[in-house]
Amino acid sequence: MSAPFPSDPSTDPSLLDLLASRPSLRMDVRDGLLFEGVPLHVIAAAAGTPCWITGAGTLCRRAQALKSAFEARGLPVSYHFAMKSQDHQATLTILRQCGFGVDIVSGGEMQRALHAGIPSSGIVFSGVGKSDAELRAAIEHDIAQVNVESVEELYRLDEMARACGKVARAALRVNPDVDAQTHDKISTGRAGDKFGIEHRRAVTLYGEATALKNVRLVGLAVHLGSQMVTAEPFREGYTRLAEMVRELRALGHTVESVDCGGGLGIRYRDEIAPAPDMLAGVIAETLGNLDVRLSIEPGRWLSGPTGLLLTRVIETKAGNPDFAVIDAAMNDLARPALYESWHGILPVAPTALQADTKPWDVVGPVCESSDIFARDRALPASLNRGDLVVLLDTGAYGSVMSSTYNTRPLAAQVLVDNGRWDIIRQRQTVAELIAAETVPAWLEQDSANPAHG
Ligand SMILES: Cc1ncc(COP(=O)(O)O)c(C=O)c1O
Ligand SMILES: N[C@@H](CCCC[NH3+])C(=O)O
Repeated sequence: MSAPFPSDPSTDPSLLDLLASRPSLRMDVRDGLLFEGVPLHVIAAAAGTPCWITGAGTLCRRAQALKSAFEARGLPVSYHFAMKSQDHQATLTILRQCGFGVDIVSGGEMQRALHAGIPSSGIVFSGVGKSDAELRAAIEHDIAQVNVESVEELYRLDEMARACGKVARAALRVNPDVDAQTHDKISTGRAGDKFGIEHRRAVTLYGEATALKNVRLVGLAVHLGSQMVTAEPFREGYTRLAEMVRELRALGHTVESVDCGGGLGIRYRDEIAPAPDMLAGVIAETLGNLDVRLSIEPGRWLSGPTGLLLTRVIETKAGNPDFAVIDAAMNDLARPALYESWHGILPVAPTALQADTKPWDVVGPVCESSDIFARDRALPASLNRGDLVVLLDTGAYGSVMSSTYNTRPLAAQVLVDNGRWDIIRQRQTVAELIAAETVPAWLEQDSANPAHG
């Protein structure tokens, strides 16, 4: 995954290189940093900070580029966006318009997807713990496929489908025991990871499942991990699946489809990020001639580079190190605290990129030492209270992982598109947080109050 900090800051990309490698960003001599043609200072003035910004044009272009890579190889693939990475209605609407379905992991995501007009035939349900209510909803909505992650879940799905008088389509999610060569916390396909069914067991289970009356097994699914930047683990995982398809067919079973999961990584810092063509190539090479319906579930590759987190410096604190305390925190963007992930940071002011730099520790206001976004990051020496800075590549696993820790309401969200923009989620208020809570009346009554013995 992206290099953790403390990384060697002398190998960080320069501010100019960061800007040059993000085509949706432009520095204007008068307006400062623009995203898809919209000055960020204008958004900050209207929406406040911290604020998530999604680039609609960027998202569309990436969706098209992904599809083109597969079309160029003549590979018919269905696309299911992993909406856990970014689940706003506007994002889902854009991707629906681009011909994408979704990969979901909860009943909540199913509701969101249906609300955004994604047809149930475009919904695939993954996840290691699906509740009865969630499975029932999936069956009742007749979604495309449930990716079953255990023997127990398969039998429960059959029972629940029988109770609903339906036949559920399902695939077995295989754990192929492949190391995705990514961060430990986002690797999902190794033996011992909680995900999927051990591949030998999956072969026998596939046979047993033919006896089930209310589940129709359509094929296999796999997801190896996230932020994968090399081809080898994909090749290893898909080769294993191809072997399984051949073995199952040799045993007389029908295998109609293979769901290849997500995982394609992006460049945060200096990773050599693979193009979708790499993924299309590996899938073509390993699974392309099996005559199966193929699908993929990309999340981060689509949504990551389409998002920014706009934030303002609350305070600079001189010392050793010098701290820039910004108004975004780990409750907004949890990735650095969770995975020590590296995100580019750019100043927004018009002349900021020409200014002399010095090392800053960029931190949030939350009361945890892990609330830190960067150590020794070269940013303008003149950085000051009130200045805007923007954290890059925060579109995936950014806003969706926010919490309200320290009673910090969820930040506003904005959509930009080729010069136009709108607020697409109002900033949450403290009043809304408090309004969702109740204090039992008995707590105020002296006799029943535990504090009064
Ligand atoms: C089952 C499944 N599919 C797809 C994804 C999307 O992964 P990524 O965002 O790395 O493409 C995930 C998350 O890692 C997942 O768990
Ligand atoms: N939350 C992780 C990705 C998890 C992928 C989910 N299967 C990240 O921010 O990198």
